[in-house]
Amino acid sequence: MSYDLSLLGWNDLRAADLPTDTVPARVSRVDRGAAEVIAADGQHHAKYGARVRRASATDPVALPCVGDWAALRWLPEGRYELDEVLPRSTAFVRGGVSRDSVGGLSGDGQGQVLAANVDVVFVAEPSMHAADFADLGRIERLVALAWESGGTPVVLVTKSDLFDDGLDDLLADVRTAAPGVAVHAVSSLLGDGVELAAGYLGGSRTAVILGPSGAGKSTLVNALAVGEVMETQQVRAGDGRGRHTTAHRELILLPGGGLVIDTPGIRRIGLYDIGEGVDRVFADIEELAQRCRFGDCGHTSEPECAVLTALESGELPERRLESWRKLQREAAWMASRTDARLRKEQQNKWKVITKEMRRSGRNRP
Ligand SMILES: Nc1nc2c(ncn2[C@@H]2O[C@H](COP(=O)(O)OP(=O)(O)OP(=O)(O)O)[C@@H](O)[C@H]2O)c(=O)[nH]1
Ligand SMILES: [Zn+2]
Repeated sequence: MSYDLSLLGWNDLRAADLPTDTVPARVSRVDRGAAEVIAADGQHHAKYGARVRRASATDPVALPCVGDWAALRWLPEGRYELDEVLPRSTAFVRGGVSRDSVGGLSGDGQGQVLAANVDVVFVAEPSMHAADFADLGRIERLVALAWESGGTPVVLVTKSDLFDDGLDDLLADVRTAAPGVAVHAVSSLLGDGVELAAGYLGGSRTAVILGPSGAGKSTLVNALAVGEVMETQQVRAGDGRGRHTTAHRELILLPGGGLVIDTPGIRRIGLYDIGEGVDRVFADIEELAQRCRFGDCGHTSEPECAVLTALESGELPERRLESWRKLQREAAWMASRTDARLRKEQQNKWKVITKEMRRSGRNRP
């Protein structure tokens, strides 16, 4: 069984990072100490080599994750070892890690990468959720998370068939909540918008679908997979068509091209790590704030506050200002938590050093 890796997203840019005497493979599942990978010559269960083990001992961000491109080294005993994680173009990171860790392998020793090399982040928000309309605040949060990962967000208002009238108004509201982001209505039930969504995966791009439980994520993946139960799709070299073999449910290869990563970690993501993505989602407010009279304007009662002026004129919806405040508080809280943790680690390091100095002092003749 051989695979055409270009259908999994392999390209010249990535090839430039490949160490000599190794072959590339994409991680489709991770276990403790080993990963399921797809290489040109087939699927393998590759144990982590010394380099990966050493790096991940001090920093879990260095651990392979679903979507990673890895370098495999052939061992004399006749098996591959996962020798190195190639630089990530994008990453969903849980825990306090800076954006630097996307390319390299450095974090604060606490982070965990949930998925890597994701090009498109579908934010699925149901047009109706139980008795509620689409939750704009949730869209803002997930779009911030998407920007933070380095991927490109695309908002899908799912279950659009539940709406008779007013869908256009709803879409207009969603567009205000996600400026600069493509917004589409999708009904997996009727097939509306599914091809549009598939269009984002052209050129073997990789997507994740974020959204609340019941948003229709699984149904959409099935629709993208043209109705098949997507447990076992794989791409065969040559004709590029799907074929059923071993399950790779966490890295789903779509028969029409492109991949979807669906892991429990990605499904549960949402309440953390929004960081700088917030500024981007609220670019309109950030821009207004530039025009406030005071540089440190809190936009509450200050004179000549451009934000309050826009609020009064109706240019800026009050809900959006509140959402901005809420997510900013959250991002600040996350940042302070990370700082506290870094401080603590720093202190621990010093404790160890001081202890050792004392000990060596005692041992001195
Ligand atoms: N009317 C309508 N119902 C849909 C549509 N897509 C999904 N559903 C229904 O919505 C329910 C939830 O769909 P799922 O695809 O399981 O949702 P999910 O986002 O994967 O949910 P979790 O697995 O809990 O995260 C199911 O009963 C689907 O049949 C749609 O386009 N229109
Ligand atoms: Zn102001």
